[in-house]
Amino acid sequence: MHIGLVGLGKMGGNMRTRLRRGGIEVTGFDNNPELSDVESLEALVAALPTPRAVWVMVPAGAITQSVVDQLKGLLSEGDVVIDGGNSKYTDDAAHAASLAEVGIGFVDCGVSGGIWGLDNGYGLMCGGEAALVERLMPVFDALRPEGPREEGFVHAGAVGAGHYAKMVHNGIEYGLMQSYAEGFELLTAKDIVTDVTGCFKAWTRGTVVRSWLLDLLVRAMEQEGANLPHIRGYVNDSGEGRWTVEEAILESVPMPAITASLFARFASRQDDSPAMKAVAALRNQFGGHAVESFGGEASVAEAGPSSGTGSTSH
Ligand SMILES: O=C(O)[C@H](O)[C@@H](O)[C@H](O)[C@H](O)COP(=O)(O)O
Repeated sequence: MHIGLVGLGKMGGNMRTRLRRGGIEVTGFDNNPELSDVESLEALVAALPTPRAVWVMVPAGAITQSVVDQLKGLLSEGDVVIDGGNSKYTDDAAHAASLAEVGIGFVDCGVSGGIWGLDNGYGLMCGGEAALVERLMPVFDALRPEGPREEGFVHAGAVGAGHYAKMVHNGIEYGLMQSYAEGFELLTAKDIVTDVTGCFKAWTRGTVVRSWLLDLLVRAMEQEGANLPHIRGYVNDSGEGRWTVEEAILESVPMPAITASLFARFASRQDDSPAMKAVAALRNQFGGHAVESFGGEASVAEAGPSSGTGSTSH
């Protein structure tokens, strides 16, 4: 089988390598000529046998939209486009409908595995028509981990189901990471615990909380030092966690752990919390409790109402 691959960054570049290792012929296009096999999207399409299959592996949102729009003008009836990026599942129906106007099929595929996927294989979650998914199976088989197909691949349902599954996967990822992180902070805070890395490492075999994320946390602590001294506690997010929480609200599904883990990331980006300023100010107002001012000094507000209750803490 021969496919086109658009986007040869951290994910797409490694996927090209893994596909080739798995016996799939790949023509890749990237805006960076040093990575690209061909000089344009037109040349990529011209290099492919019909019916063509083009895997799009570019950032979600406007860039994916632009590539899908260009492919709509370049491909023909019977061809198929696969979106393997971290797209929002609601984009999929729009892409499928637009491509269907000219007879082009569409499959969405959530891809997990990060930079390790090259050697470990990628976890794949796809959505779309069964006949298209079946046609692409050699590609999925080359990308997924070795072993039983159902342990690294799912045809989750209709168009959008693949990215929906990937969204939930990433919501779980947020919650798991946050949970390990809070345990890390508590162990680090307690002076009777002198080997925090050792605790985490001891959990990697046999325990209830063993996992690949735990292995990676131990790896980070061994590389960076037990307290991760060179890493700032500032965490971005690229959308999947927000979409999971939005869906939880839409479907009235309680998701306290995942929601809290998303909000913890927002908090990580604040040097000083406006909300906590308000809490400190209120404690000070009603109870005369000291507030910290910039510079670190504690101060107590003027006593309150003339009735004289201001000096009493409640
Ligand atoms: O399953 C995976 O391989 C990861 O989830 C991958 O998709 C990526 O690292 C996340 O998109 C990061 O997401 P955040 O930026 O939202 O943490």
